[in-house]
Amino acid sequence: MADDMVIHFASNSSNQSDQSLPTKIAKLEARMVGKASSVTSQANSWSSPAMFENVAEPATVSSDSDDDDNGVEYLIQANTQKRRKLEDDDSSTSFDHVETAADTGKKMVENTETSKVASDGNRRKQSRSRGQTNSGRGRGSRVGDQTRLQAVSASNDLFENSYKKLQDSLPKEQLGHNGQTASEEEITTLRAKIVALEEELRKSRQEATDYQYRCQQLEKELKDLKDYEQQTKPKRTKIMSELLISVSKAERQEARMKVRQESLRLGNVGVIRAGTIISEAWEDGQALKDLNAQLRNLLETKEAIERQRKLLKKRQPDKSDGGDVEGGLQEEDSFIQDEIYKSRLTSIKREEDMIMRERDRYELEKGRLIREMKRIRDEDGSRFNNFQILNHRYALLNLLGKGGFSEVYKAFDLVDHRYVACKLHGLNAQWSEEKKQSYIRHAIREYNIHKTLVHHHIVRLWDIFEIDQNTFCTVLEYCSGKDLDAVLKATPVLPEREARIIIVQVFQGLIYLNKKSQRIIHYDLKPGNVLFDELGVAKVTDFGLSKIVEDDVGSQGMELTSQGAGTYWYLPPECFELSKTPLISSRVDVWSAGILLYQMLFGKRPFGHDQTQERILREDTIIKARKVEFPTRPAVSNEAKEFIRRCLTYNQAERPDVLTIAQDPYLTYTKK
Ligand SMILES: Nc1ncnc2c1ncn2[C@@H]1O[C@H](COP(=O)(O)OP(=O)(O)OP(=O)(O)O)[C@@H](O)[C@H]1O
Repeated sequence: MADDMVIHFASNSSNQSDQSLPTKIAKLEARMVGKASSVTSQANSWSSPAMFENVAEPATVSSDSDDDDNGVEYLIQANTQKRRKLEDDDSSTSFDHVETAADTGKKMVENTETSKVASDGNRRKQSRSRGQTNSGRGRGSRVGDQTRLQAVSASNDLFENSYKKLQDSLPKEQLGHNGQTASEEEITTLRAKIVALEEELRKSRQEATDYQYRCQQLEKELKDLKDYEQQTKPKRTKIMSELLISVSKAERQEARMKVRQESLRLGNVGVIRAGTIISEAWEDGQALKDLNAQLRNLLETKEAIERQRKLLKKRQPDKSDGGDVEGGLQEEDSFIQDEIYKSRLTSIKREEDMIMRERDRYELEKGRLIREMKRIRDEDGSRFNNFQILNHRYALLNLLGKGGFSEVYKAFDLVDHRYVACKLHGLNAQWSEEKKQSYIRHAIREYNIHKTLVHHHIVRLWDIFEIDQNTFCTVLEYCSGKDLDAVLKATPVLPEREARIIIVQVFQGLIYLNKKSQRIIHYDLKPGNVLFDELGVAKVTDFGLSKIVEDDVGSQGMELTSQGAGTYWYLPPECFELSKTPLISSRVDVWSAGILLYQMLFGKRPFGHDQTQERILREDTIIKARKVEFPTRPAVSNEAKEFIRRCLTYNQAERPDVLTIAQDPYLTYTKK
């Protein structure tokens, strides 16, 4: 009710600003008189229902309807003089004051409402999140509550003042008895409202105090938790490291035991002395000896059967010797005997094939065993094998492998709580200062390129730090699966479907490298640089030889300054250009990816597969690699062959670049 009143007041003052003050006053008077007369006439016409309705209608100061205007027109004229008088008096000041007060009141009420809604909203939100946040709710809500309380009390004061002034400003004689009663009723209602608001204010204050108390409690709780966390952190880290170490130690033991067991079956490295020279040589294990013995037996049996067949042929009866029936019987016996021999030879061939397959498997297992033996030996010889914590956060666990100039350890990041791969780059103490500096420059360059790369199919580089003067460490995303090189050593030929999805992922990484504002050529794509995570997602790594393509590079490509580096089976012909400095582009990576796919599908590289790096260079193997040939087995789709042909286009100007070949249906899985 009070809200309505104030809004009416305000709307009177604003909506009718074009009406003159005397008119307003006249209307007000007319209403008052009208009410008085209606009450008076009511006494005479109790039977008139219309009259009854009029009386029952609530009297509002703001009732400005047209009907009202028409009904009281004569009163306006009758009161002209009084109006003038009022105009002269400073009662107009009173009204102005009322209007201003009402206006302010309206704003205050609107503010109050807004702040109430906001505060209610806040309260709801805060009560929802009270369990989670503690500092946020306290302050924001307290301020809201206070604003609300101030607004409510200010508006209450204003109502009272406005009505008091309105009452005082109207001459007593002008207020008819009924008008006075109505105003008093309104004041009573307003007072009741004020009481209600005051009660609300009291409750809000209580609530604010409660919130404040709760907030303080939560802040204290949070502080205690933080203190506790700080106190227990070293202990937790220690326990975590100890657990990781004991698991890693168990893994080391298991790995060594497995190697010992497999050595009995597959072979071992023995020491050979020749005079003063001591060298190592592989000694085959029992499994191979057994397979070889089986093969020898089969061979002996085969030879014996062949001998018998020859004898049988010699014993064939001479048909001219007569005795047709007897001769015929002998002939049939010989034929049957020969069939038996032939059948046995066929089964021997089958057994031989089986043993040969076993031998192939043996060779793969032997390769794996030799790699594992090497890893264990490298781990035993490493100066980082005693579970150090590097840079106060990386707990080194077991050695993953050793590269040309680095050792890669599986490690646990004690800050971010995840496994990582720590690549420890060791500068050889024997190197000249110049060579060390060049190596460091190279590594920093690699780091600066790699650290900017964030893509699902590119191994993340998290961190780099120095360990000592000759050693630094790069921290990489840990890929728990094998690398593609290890996969192909275990299974040289992959089903096309598998090979295709691997190459698609490699190209996803390459496309990313070529869509960056600073394009990058990887330059060293090979099976060892494609890693798999635990879900089998392929990721490109090792940006040691990569090149940033400068903006001003022409369509021909950029100059290759590091000629000679890289793995030659995977590099395109332009990298072997000797007459001038080669110009290269992302087409280098397209060629390398083509070789990768070929190798996955056919189990060998298309050019110089059995050759050493040195021989490839000496015999210009890649410079001569004008056309790719495909073996008849295993069967591979024409789409795959066509895609490989495009990748291995000899002339680099005709070879598609990464973004062009990315549209190939073989990579997009769309039908032509
Ligand atoms: N991020 C990684 N996650 C898991 N294993 C990794 C990671 N990076 C490298 N490795 C493994 O560590 C071993 C050594 O890697 P590294 O890159 O040093 O050797 P490389 O590529 O054989 O040598 P080079 O870098 O001299 O060519 C490899 O077996 C590789 O699979």
